[in-house]
Amino acid sequence: MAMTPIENAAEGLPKRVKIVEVGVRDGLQNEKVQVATAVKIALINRLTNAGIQSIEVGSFVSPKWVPQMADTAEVVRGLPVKPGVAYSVLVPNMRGLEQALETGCREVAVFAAASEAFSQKNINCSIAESLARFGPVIEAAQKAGVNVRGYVSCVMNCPFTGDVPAEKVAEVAGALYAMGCYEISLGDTTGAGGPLATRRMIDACARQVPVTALAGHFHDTYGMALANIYASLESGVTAFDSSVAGLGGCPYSPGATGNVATEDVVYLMQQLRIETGLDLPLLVEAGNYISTYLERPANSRIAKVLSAKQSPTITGAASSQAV
Ligand SMILES: CC(C)(COP(=O)([O-])OP(=O)([O-])OC[C@H]1O[C@@H](n2cnc3c(N)ncnc32)[C@H](O)[C@@H]1OP(=O)([O-])[O-])[C@@H](O)C(=O)NCCC(=O)NCCSC(=O)C[C@@](C)(O)CC(=O)[O-]
Repeated sequence: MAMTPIENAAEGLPKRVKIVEVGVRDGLQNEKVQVATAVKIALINRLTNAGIQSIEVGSFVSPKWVPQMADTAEVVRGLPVKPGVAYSVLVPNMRGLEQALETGCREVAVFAAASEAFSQKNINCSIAESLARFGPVIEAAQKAGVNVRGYVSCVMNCPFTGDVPAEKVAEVAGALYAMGCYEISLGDTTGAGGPLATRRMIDACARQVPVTALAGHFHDTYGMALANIYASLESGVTAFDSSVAGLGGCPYSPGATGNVATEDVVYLMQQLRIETGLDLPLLVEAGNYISTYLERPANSRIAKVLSAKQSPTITGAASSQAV
C-alpha cells in the first residue's frame, strides 16, 4: 500500500498556529538560581529575533512566594519596543496589575486553577475567591487598554488530589472568558494527562469558550506533551504555550518538569506543514544560550540531535573514538 504523502499529513488541521513562549516566566520561576536580569533580557531578545511574537517575561507576584520573578519590573523596563511583539506578565491580584501598569505592560495574565487544593497552594485562596478577585483586575486592565489572558491550571490532574473533571475545567475557563480574558490557556500542570483526556477536556472547554480562544499549555513530565498538542490540533486549538530548551516546572507542583520545548513544538509543526513564523536554528541558539548560563544541556530533542551531530565522535573528526 502506498505511503500517505507528508503534504497531506496536516489535512483537517489548522494551517497556522500561535506559539506563546513562557520559558522566561514559567521556566525560570522554577530555577534554584536567580537568573541575572540582563540574561533574561538577552534571552527575550534572542527569542523575539527568532520570530516569537507572544512572550511572557515575568510575574508581579509576592517575591516571598516566587523570588525568581522579583526583578520583573527591571526586565520589563529593559525590553525594546518591537513591532508586533506582545510582552506579557502574570498578575495574581490588583497589586500585581498596578505594578504591571506602572511599568508600561500592555498585556497581563490572571491565573486560576480547576483544583481547589492547587488554588490554595498556588495563590492562597479558593477557586471562587480567585475568580472574584480577578473580576475587578480584568475590568481595570481593560479600562487601561491592556489585554488579559487567563490560565487554568490542573486541567487533567492535580499534584495533590489526582484526576480533575473536564467539566470543572470548562466551568473555570468559561468564567474567565466571560469576565473578558481574550484567550484561555489550559495548563496540564503535572504533565500527567494523555491525548484522550486532552481531547475530552478541550471538547468540554470548547462548549464554554470558542475553540479559537483556547490555548494548550503542556508540561512534558511523562513525555506526553507533543501527543497532547496533536490531540488539541485535532480538536481545533491553534495556540500553544512552550518553553525554549524545555525550561521549567511549577514551584507548587512537586516533581513536574518543564513545559514542552518550543524547538520540539516547532519541529512538530514543520512536519505537519503548519506555519509558526519561527526560525528553528535561532530558537536552538536561544535555548543553548540560557542552558549554557544554567550550566546544563538544552532540554529539547532538537538541541540534543544537533549537539550529537556536532559531536566529534559522530562527525568523524575524532574517528578513533567513533564506534
Ligand atoms: C497571590 C499571592 C500574592 C497571595 O498571597 P497572600 O499571602 O495570600 O497575599 P496577601 O495579600 O496576604 O499578601 C501577603 C504579602 O504578599 C505581598 N503581595 C501581595 N500581592 C503581591 C503582588 N502582586 N506583588 C508583590 N507582593 C505582593 C503583600 O504585600 C504581603 O507582603 P508582606 O506584608 O508580607 O511583606 C501569593 O500567593 C503569590 O504571590 N503566589 C505566587 C503564585 C505564583 O506565582 N505561582 C506560579 C505561577 S502559576 C503557574 O506557574 C501555573 C501556570 C500559569 O504556568 C499554568 C500551569 O502550568 O499550571
